[in-house]
Amino acid sequence: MHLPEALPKAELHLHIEGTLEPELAFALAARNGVELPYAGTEELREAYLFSDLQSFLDLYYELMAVLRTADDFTELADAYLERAARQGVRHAEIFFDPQAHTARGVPIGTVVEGLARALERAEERHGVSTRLIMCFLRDRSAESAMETLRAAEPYLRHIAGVGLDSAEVGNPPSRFAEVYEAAGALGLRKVAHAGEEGPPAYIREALDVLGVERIDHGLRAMEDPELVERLVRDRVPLTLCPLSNVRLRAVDVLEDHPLPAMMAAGLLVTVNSDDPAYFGGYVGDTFHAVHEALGIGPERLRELARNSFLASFLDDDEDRRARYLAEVEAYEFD
Ligand SMILES: Nc1ncnc2[nH]cnc12
Ligand SMILES: [Zn+2]
Repeated sequence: MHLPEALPKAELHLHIEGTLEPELAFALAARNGVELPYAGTEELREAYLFSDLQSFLDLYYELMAVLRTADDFTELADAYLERAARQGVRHAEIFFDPQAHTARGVPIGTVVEGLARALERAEERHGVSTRLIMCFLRDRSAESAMETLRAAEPYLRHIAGVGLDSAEVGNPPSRFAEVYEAAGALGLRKVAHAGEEGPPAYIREALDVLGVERIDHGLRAMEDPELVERLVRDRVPLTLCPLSNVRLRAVDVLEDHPLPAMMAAGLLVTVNSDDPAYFGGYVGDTFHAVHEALGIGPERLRELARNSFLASFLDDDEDRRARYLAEVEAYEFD
């Protein structure tokens, strides 16, 4: 297969809970005796009409009720990694939301150990290298984020970095300065969602106050030319999620997405799937969609794939990164 979707790539913006397909949600609900307020998978899918980020988050958190045991988390991650591998993913840096589980009485160790089991065998089973990134929910308190970091300390061998997600507007990065400083002191890498719905000032704060090395989304950077200049100069990666932006109404239609303008401006952008079970496609599908809707041709698709490895945490494994980059260069499109 030599289609754009099979191009070797890294996925850097993927919430593992956002890979929960309706079929698996119902299977886990039955296994765990959890009642879902939907008659079946079709009725659930019909609820996937979102008006903004919050309307999606309400459903995303509701469905997580089916995830209870370590095996549930392993099964979820295995299913994602298998699909990702089929779409050309060689390396995945995967977010999870511990507070969404601990708040329901699921211990953080159950979550991390369940996910880690799938990630540790992903290379052998699916040919995919992985990292795990623990996100703090920005619509909860800074104290809750700090408690989460402390609770995660016994499991840090499985965790490469921290992120910041959930409802953005009104929850600026600066609220989390202390927990990011503590995470840095523990040797964790730092990223944060910023500029998805929130203003360019949140992107600046994530860089200046939290010290992040990568911005998740960063879509609204384009409203601030000085910020764009800085992001280009400092080679700050932006992990874009075009299908998510359409489904959550940040852009009207994919044809209007600023991805081509962002590439033309010299930004180090990558293309990712965010919550693929909810937004209509995994990362290979997303490459295909930007090719079709935005006319991103083979050389710019290759640039996006190259960027994904350059923006990854693979600077701790340069031999592997060089192998992946060589695969990108050798890839032949039809
Ligand atoms: N797109 C997104 N933005 C913020 N938080 C999220 N959690 C899961 N998906 C998210
Ligand atoms: Zn996200």
